[in-house]
Amino acid sequence: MDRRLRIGTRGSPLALAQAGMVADALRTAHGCTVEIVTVRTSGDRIQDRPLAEVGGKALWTKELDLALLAGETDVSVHSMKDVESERPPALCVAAMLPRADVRDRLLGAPAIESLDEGAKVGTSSPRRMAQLLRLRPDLRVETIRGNVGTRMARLEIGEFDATLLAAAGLDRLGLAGVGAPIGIEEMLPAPSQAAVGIECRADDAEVRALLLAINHAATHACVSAERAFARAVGGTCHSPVAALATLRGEEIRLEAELLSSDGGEQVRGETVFAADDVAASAALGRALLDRAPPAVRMLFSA
Ligand SMILES: NCc1[nH]cc(CCC(=O)O)c1CC(=O)O
Repeated sequence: MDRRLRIGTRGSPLALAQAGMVADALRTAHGCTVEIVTVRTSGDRIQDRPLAEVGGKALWTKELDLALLAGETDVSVHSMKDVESERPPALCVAAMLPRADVRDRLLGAPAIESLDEGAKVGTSSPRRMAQLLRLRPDLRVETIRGNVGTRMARLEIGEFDATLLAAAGLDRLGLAGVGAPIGIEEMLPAPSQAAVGIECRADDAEVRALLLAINHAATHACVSAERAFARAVGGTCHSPVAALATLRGEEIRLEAELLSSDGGEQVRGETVFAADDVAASAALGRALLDRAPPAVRMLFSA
């Protein structure tokens, strides 16, 4: 096939690795020519402040969306975790790659229990911060920004005693041996963690068909359930939320957790439903909000 596909991606090492995986999948499936187009997003540009403080939506996606809508690219590749749960209706996530290891890994100590009393842990994720403090209220959790490589360098020079990073990102960067995996009973991952999504224009039937051929349906179903849950609870980048869906046969099991910022309050629940039941994830979201203590509910906007 002599079709040429332009893949829009952020320029971080992880984003480029993931775009490369998508390029390989498209070449293998369709024999098409693939071109990688690097797009700088607001999230890449603003490095000196915690993103939760910058506010605004679509920090990692807006410039990629504009390039796609303008026809400068044919698809955008995203870490689905960084993609807001409400998307422009003119775009559609037509495919996802097979999900990688969904766990977080701890760098700097072999386990959360073995961190020294009062150890300084760097993370910029409200979920990781709340979950860590829930397990270890003595820890000093501080904001750290930057991509995976930057964070590892800052740990190396002793700015922090430990940090948490997604196993998926480390593995995709060739850092498979780095860090100790944290079980999902201890830290449930972020909605969409470890999933790479490929988005195109909703009215581009030709590209949609090409993407459908490389879609990993189980990943798409599970990540879509987690995103429906996240949409239902609302919230912002300040809201500590975790959700993990797994598919067994025709059924999805969705486990989810909402926390207060300091981890002092938490609500956790799960539901099992037929994979084609599109309303079940939102129902779990509403149920958790109903039972959430005020310090949790105030962080969500549904
Ligand atoms: N927020 C940044 C981000 N977005 C996606 C990943 C890793 C890969 C993934 O979870 O899909 C990371 C880094 C991290 O959380 O360690």
